[in-house]
Amino acid sequence: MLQLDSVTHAYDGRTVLRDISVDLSEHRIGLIGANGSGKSTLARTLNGLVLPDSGRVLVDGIDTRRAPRRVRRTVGFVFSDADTQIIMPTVAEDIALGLRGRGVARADIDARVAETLRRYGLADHADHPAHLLSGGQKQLLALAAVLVTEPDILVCDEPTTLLDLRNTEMITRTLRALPQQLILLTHHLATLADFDRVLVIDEGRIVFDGAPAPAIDFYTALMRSAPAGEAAGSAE
Ligand SMILES: Nc1ncnc2c1ncn2[C@@H]1O[C@H](COP(=O)(O)OP(=O)(O)OP(=O)(O)O)[C@@H](O)[C@H]1O
Repeated sequence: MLQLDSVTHAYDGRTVLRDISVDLSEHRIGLIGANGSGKSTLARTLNGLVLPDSGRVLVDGIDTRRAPRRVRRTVGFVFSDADTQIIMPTVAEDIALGLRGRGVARADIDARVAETLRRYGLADHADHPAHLLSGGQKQLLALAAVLVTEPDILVCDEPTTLLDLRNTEMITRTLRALPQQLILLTHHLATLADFDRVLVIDEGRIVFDGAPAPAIDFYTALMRSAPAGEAAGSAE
């Protein structure tokens, strides 16, 4: 269970989250909104990557400020740019990394890595240099490296950005099959069709909170009513 209580956050004096209070308990929750609306910042508060300037975020009742390590073990975070998340030279080593320092026995690490490689279709690439994987395989690796640690909650920040349709569908299928709670930030609105709840973020506030279809309608209307950008204006 994730709870935001009057969360406000600013970067360099510019407020990007404005007094957000919301409880997130549904299995699959989507976060949508314009570029720069504050989605990533909100997502990052959920596992303590961003600590709010005021207000608090509770993960299973624990304030992200008070127990950052515990919070990070509970809430796994997958970044949109897999390259920033892939650290180790080989695929298997990268997946093993998350299990080290957690008191998992060496033999158990090997078994869990092997099972994870198999489950995410990466078994043939175990000893492959991670940086040579395709974009889609890198996204899968980034996801697998988080899932191997068995977080109770998974936050994915645009995990299909830059992927082709086939890889987008592969990642989407994988996410859909997960038993744990999923908070997904995406610009692929169709992915959210069967989600339990979708929040629309605009200028640091939740401006719609409900079922996917009305949320997507709201967001679409909001985007179309927004003032035209410079490029659109000059084309008139
Ligand atoms: N670390 C940072 N330092 C300064 N400003 C930041 C930082 N991270 C984000 N911002 C700014 O905060 C605002 C909200 O950014 P955020 O990444 O949360 O938006 P977003 O809704 O996820 O956008 P997008 O859809 O483009 O990923 C943006 O104006 C961004 O430039």
